[in-house]
Amino acid sequence: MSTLTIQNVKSDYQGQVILKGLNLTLEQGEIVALLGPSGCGKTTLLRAIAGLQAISEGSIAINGQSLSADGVFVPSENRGIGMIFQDYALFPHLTVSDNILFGVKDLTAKERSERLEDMLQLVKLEGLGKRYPHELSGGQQQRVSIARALAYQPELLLLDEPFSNIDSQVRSEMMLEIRQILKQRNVSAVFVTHSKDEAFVFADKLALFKEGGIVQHGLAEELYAEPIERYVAEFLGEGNYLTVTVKSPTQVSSVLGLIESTKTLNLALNSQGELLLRPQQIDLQPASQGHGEIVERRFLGTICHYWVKVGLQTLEVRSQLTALKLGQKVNLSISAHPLVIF
Ligand SMILES: Nc1ncnc2c1ncn2[C@@H]1O[C@H](COP(=O)(O)OP(=O)(O)OP(=O)(O)O)[C@@H](O)[C@H]1O
Repeated sequence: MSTLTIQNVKSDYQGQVILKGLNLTLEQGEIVALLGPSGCGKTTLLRAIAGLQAISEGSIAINGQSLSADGVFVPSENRGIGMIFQDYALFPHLTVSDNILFGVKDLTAKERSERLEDMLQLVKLEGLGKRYPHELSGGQQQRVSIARALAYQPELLLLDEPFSNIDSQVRSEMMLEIRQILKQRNVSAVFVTHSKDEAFVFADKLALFKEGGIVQHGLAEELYAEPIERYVAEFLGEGNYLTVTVKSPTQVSSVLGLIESTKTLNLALNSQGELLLRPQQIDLQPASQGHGEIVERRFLGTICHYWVKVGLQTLEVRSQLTALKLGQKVNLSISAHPLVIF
């Protein structure tokens, strides 16, 4: 059964439509990233799931139980949802232990103490229960907020930009650590971020937002390799757009010659389009009579970025050949793959 089902959710602030009819399903134990630029409605959806923001249409349900729908509104505290914020929102006057147990009700003293030990162990803060938040590092404070959210065993965890205050050097380690904790407990989570790199590391699936709607939802690999529109392609990474003409259902012509598609193209013969080529999908070989010329380069250690002029276009290429110089003539080739043409 799906943990979270969002159907046709609309929401507005003072007459301004913010969410324009969103659909999203989250399976038990799955982590989904709501990804998109600032102001596109990610936090508004998170708040609507939490019951902190009204919806004007549609429905939100957890395990089949309706939380927000026509005539239904379950208050935030009864939704079985844990939340983790950017600023951790710990109570400064409470110890780590009291922070963690804050939302835990209806347990005996023995059960409370077991729950606390379990949580401290889970987030690797054993022995620090008596400290106050200001006596902890940022990463430790974030782990307390995770323990607090998980201590009352929520059905669903919501995380709003939880890593943006963490030092970039420890951020990805921390993300992997928290991801592991959620996976260990099979907790479903919705994670808001504007960073594709964070989404790639932390989430199982991505839901890419654009102006109050979800443009594409799926595995990161699917969105990266088979974006349904240019906005998705560009949000997820660098790309070149090569003008091509469709020559057959599996072949296009271009300034680089014929390029084969391993997937049938649903485009009219002789129609033109822009072929998406990620920099690593272009193979580069030095050739004295080559059709391209290196006009810019950036050495990055194990690889080099080259900008290669071919005809009227300049393409960005990533190569393990790191010693090629400006002005070098090269040949570019593309191996057969499922072509994405806009
Ligand atoms: N309390 C509010 N009153 C009026 N408008 C609001 C309010 N909160 C958000 N908005 C508007 O709703 C839109 C979506 O905001 P939201 O915070 O959901 O975006 P976001 O994608 O989470 O952005 P960010 O990444 O910057 O947090 C924005 O245009 C914002 O100005």
